[in-house]
Amino acid sequence: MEVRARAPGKIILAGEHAVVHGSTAVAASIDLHTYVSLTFPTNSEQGEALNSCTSTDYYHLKFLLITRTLIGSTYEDANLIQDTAYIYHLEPFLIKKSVQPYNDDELRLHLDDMALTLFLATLVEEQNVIPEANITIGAGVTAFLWLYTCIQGYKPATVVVASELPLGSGLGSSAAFSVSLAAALLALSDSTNLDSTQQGWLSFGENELELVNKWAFEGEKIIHGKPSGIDNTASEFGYVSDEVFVTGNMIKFKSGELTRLKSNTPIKMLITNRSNTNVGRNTKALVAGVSERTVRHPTAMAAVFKAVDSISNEVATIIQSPAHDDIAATEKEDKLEELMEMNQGLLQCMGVSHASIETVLRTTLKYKLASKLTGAGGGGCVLSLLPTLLSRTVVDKVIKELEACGFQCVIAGIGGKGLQISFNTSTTSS
Ligand SMILES: Nc1ncnc2c1ncn2[C@@H]1O[C@H](COP(=O)(O)OP(=O)(O)O)[C@@H](O)[C@H]1O
Ligand SMILES: C[C@@](O)(CCOP(=O)(O)O)CC(=O)O
Ligand SMILES: [Mg+2]
Repeated sequence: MEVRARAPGKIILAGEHAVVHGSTAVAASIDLHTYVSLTFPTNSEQGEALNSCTSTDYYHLKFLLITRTLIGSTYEDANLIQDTAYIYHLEPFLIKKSVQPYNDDELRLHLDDMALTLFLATLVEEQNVIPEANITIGAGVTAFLWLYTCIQGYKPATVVVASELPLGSGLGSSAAFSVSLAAALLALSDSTNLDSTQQGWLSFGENELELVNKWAFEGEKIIHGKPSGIDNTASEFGYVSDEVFVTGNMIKFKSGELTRLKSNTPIKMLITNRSNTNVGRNTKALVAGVSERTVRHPTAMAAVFKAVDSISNEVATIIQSPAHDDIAATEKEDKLEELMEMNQGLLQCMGVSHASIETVLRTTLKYKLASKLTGAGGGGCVLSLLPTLLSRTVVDKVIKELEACGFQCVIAGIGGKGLQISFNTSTTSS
C-alpha cells in the first residue's frame, strides 16, 4: 500500500516575523507543492529488509529525498530528474534498535522531547548522509526522522519526497514538508479513519486536519526553532471544495487562531527569487535575530509589531471587501500596494531585508509596482502586486529585467486547495 500526500507552499501578504510575537498576519497557499510517497513493505519484504541490514543492532529505513530547487517545475519534472545533484539517497538509514518506539496505541504528541530530537540530529550527523554543500537539509532530515519514529515507530519503509518549492526562500518549503510528511504518516496509522479504496486526491476532514497540523507544527519547530504556526496552517487549510479550480482563499492568523478569508477579487502576485537559492539563509536564524533585537529594544519593537498588526488587519478587510467595477478594484489594489510598502519598511526595521531584496524592490518600483519580501526574508522571495489593469507588456518587461539581474520569476496561483492525499493499493515497496 502506498500513500501519497501533497501540501502547498505559501506566501505571506502581511505580518511575517511579527506573527511570531503575537501580531496578526495574512497568508495564502500557492500552487507549488511538496509531495511525499510512503510505502510499507509486505511482511516478507519487511523480513528481507531487516535481514539485509549489515548490523543486527539497527533497524533499516530507506528514503530518498528529491528536491527540485527551481521555481515553476512540476512533480513530473522531478520524477524525470532522478539522477541530478538535487537528490539525496539516504539508503539505508540506520536507527539503533535500543531506541524504543513510542506507544503505538496512543498517538500522543511528544511535545518538547528534546532528547529524541537531539538523538536524531546526532544520528544524522554521525551517518554523514548530508552533502556538505547542503548542510541545512539536516534539519529537514531530523524532522522527518522525528515525525516518522513518533508516529510509526521503527518499521522499515520507503519514503520519497519531491518538492516544486525552492528551499529556504520564504515560500514555506519547511511547512509543506512537515505537513505532507505528517499527513502521509498519519494516513497509514490507526489515528485516522480514511477510506483507502477511494481514487484520486482526497481532502482530509476538519478533525484529521487538526491532528496533522499539530504534528506538522512539531516538525516546523525542529526546522524553525520558534515558528508561529502560520505556514503549516496556510499549507493545510486551503479551500476544501469539489470545484476543479479554486483560488482566492486566504487566512488571517494570530496567536494560533485561524480565520478564513474569502477574497472577492482575484489577486495576482509576481514572486521573485534569487536563482542561487538555498545559500546562506534559514528561517531559524532570521527568527532568532528578530527575537534578539526585541530583547535589545523592547519598546520600539513592540511599536513595530503593533503597527504590523494594524496593517495585517487592514489587508484582511480590504481583501474581503467587494469590488463591483474596475474603479473599486483599482482603489483596493492602491490600498494594498501602500500597505505592502509600509509592511516592507517595518520588516527593514526588524533587520530581515537583504541587498538582493532591495535590488528587486528598486527594479519593480521603476515599473510602479509595490513589493515586499515574503516569509523570513534575508535574501528570500519578494512579492509584487500585479494590478488587474496592468498590461502584459509591462509584466514581461519587469520579468525580463529581473531575470537579467539573475532572479527567477513566477506568477503563482494563490489561495487554492490545501493538503490532499491519495492511496495506491496496488503498490508495495521497491
Ligand atoms: N523537500 C525537503 N527535503 C528535505 N528537507 C526539507 C525539504 N523541504 C524543506 N526542508 C527543510 O526545511 C528547510 C528550509 O526551511 P526554512 O528555512 O524555513 O525556509 P522555507 O520554509 O522558506 O523554505 C531546509 O533547509 C530543510 O531543512
Ligand atoms: C518568519 C515567519 O513569520 C515565516 C517564515 O516563513 P518561511 O520559513 O521563510 O517560509 C516565521 C513564522 O511565522 O513561523
Ligand atoms: Mg519555513
